[in-house]
Amino acid sequence: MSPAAGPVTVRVPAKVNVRLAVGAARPDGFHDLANVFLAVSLYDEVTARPADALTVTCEGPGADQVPLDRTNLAARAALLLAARHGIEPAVHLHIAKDIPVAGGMAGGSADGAGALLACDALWGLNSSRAELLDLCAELGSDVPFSLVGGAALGTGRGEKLTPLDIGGTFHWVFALADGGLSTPAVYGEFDRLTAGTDVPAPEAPPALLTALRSGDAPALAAALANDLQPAALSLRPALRETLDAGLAAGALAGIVSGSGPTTAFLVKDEDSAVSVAAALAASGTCRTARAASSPAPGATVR
Ligand SMILES: C[C@](O)(CO)[C@H](O)COP(=O)(O)OP(=O)(O)OC[C@H]1O[C@@H](n2ccc(N)nc2=O)[C@H](O)[C@@H]1O
Ligand SMILES: Nc1ncnc2c1ncn2[C@@H]1O[C@H](COP(=O)(O)OP(=O)(O)OP(=O)(O)O)[C@@H](O)[C@H]1O
Repeated sequence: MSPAAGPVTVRVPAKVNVRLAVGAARPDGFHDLANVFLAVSLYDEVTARPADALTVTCEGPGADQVPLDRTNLAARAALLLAARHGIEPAVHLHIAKDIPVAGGMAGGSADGAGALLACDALWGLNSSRAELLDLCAELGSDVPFSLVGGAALGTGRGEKLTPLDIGGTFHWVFALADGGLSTPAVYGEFDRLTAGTDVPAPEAPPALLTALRSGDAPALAAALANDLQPAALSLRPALRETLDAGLAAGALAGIVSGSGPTTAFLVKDEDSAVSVAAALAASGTCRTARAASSPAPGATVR
């Protein structure tokens, strides 16, 4: 593949964890997971265009909380790819943000995967899927899933993916909170809360995988679980009120999304998503609410 002539834009989905089973802390500080990811229809877009040097800009909700230096995951992706190929990271990256920042929906990871794919096309590198997945795993545990999308089981620290069959569309409402929660702080709180207990090996329950395969929303609702939820609630007790408000509004089930503080509500159909989102937005227990569906495709050049 030759280098792209003009800018390259890649669209990347957010994720929700329908089962996040967390094992004991490993010697490297990470936790082994059984992490069932679903990609949802909230998207960031990353545009890569030729420039004299690496620069990053960002627009959209929460853009003021996104670093524009080399700590930005999109910038780190461009640097990693350029270093791997011995070329200059001469690129301008623009992020159009719609995924909540520090919301437990893998927004930064989405931008990392998006920048990797966009730079690969801009620079005509033609990396294989396996090469891109390896680079994604170096960038962060959630980044490989942002590349592949759909539904997948993540093992190891979440980066080793097995695609999962999904038999229908699931409808969600996400209640967005003010401020973020730090992922390491939430895992640290998990360690504090489980200290002295026997943390079981993480597993994805067969009932959950069957519910996904058959597109059965009530069965999926019964199987939703997040081992980080007690830790997120301990750091942000007010999320309990948001969870209660979503259930009172008619959601099938509610859960903290990943490391939070976004809460995710599974609803029975699109109409229910509209009414639950309106009720949550009016409840005073969250900043705003967004309806979305899953599965969504992974990172895609537009
Ligand atoms: C909570 C989740 O979003 C669920 O999908 C992920 O597990 C977090 O993935 P991520 O944000 O890509 O995390 P990374 O950037 O890889 O790691 C950030 C920090 O989170 C903690 N971390 C992350 C993943 C994991 N399996 N165990 C951990 O303990 C570690 O403290 C690590 O230093
Ligand atoms: N491109 C990016 N977009 C958002 N945040 C970024 C980005 N690059 C680096 N960050 C930093 O990462 C932190 C976490 O942001 P992010 O939106 O990825 O959180 P998250 O969705 O909770 O992550 P995850 O669900 O993967 O744990 C932010 O507070 C910010 O400082």
